[in-house]
Amino acid sequence: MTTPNRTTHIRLTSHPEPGTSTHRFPLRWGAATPKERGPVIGSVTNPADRNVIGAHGGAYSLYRALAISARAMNPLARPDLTNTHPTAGIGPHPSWFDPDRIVSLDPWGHMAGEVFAEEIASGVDIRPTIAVTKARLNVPEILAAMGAKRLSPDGTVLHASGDISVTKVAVDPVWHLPGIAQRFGVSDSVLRRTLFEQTGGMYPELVTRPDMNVFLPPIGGATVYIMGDVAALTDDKRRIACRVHDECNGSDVFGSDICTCRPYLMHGIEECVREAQTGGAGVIVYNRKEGRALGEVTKFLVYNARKRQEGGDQASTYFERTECVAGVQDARFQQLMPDVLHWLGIRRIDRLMSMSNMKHDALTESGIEIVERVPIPPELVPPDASVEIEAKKAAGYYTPDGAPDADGLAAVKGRDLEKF
Ligand SMILES: Nc1nc2c(ncn2[C@@H]2O[C@H](COP(=O)(O)OP(=O)(O)OP(=O)(O)O)[C@@H](O)[C@H]2O)c(=O)[nH]1
Ligand SMILES: [Zn+2]
Repeated sequence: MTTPNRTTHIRLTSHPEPGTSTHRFPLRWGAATPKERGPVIGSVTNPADRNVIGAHGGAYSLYRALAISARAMNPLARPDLTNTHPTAGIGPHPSWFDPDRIVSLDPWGHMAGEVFAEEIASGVDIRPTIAVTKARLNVPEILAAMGAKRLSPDGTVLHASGDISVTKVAVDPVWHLPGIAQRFGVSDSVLRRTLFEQTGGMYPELVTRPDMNVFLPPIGGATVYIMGDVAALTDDKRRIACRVHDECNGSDVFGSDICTCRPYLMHGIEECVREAQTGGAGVIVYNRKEGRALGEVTKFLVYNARKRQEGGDQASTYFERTECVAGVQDARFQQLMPDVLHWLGIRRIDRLMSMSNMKHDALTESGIEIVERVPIPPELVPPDASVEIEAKKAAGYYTPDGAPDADGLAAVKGRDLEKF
């Protein structure tokens, strides 16, 4: 039965249609063609067409609800996709047709307007989950690198003004639940039930619709910045530099000196530009996983706990303090992270700007070869961030110069709260 979403009747959840085994638009994850795979339909303008759990826009679906509540937006509004198509061709790549290779995004997400043009024209509300556009970046660290003659403009990748020409890609998460469960080594039913319970019962269809196995989670996605020729990403003869970075708003945007996030990110951009200038390409993947996916409130609580503990902020208790507050040291679980690189068709990274063993292992275990790991240059570690970097080295992060021993670790101290 279909209940229009504009009645006063509230439908708490849906159930599989009795007597029918096939949806009008069934999803066959990893199928050989987009038509066989089927469109991801998460819009609420026609509930009968929906073939996924959740709604488009991740957390922004809540702002859409506010806009509609405030009568600023027509709830039946549909996007006019004229001229919104990608500025660069990405795929299809073989990885798109392996149901286990990509499980956390829709590989056809940027092409939805084209590959499902007929369905859209016939009135089905299909929306892109990926957008590909172009930009110029201008950041002070790159201007400084030019001033120090580490980079020179070439007029294509890097301009005399310091502008960097990039292709940038916004990716909303689309989770194929059986594949996500497999990555985390749990059963599909346990995963669905835990997602249902831990979101306070936000998505009842996780438990009432076993026939629907794709979920649009209310979380942030990723942005990819590509320097150089996009075609280089799938050309084995051309080199790729890459930094996979997890959001740290305090450092990335505001320059807080308690961690290495912005300096490492900027070093990553510099290396990407260099690789693009010599015929390869550079890739920055920026994941919205603030505070190791524990959120900024948790992170700031942790900062206080670190600074106020007996003996002050110490590298030896760096991870412990996060676990005390959050119940876990790190909730990023990098096993979904490689998906976006597989979506781009990347098979080898020549220079990976990361010391994280978790990122490295997730990438190599997913089949991406890593030729060289590039640690953050020591001179880029900000004053209060030695606690973080030494704790990471002791915990198994990549460090060609060796990790500190217990005494060395205990000696690394951060700034006291009174000194800010
Ligand atoms: N919860 C918590 N998060 C932190 C703390 N310090 C930094 N972070 C977060 O840790 C994450 C660091 O991510 P990245 O910069 O990608 O670094 P990484 O994965 O540790 O390793 P690299 O790739 O070597 O830089 C960001 O999400 C930060 O917001 C802390 O004390 N507690
Ligand atoms: Zn940080």
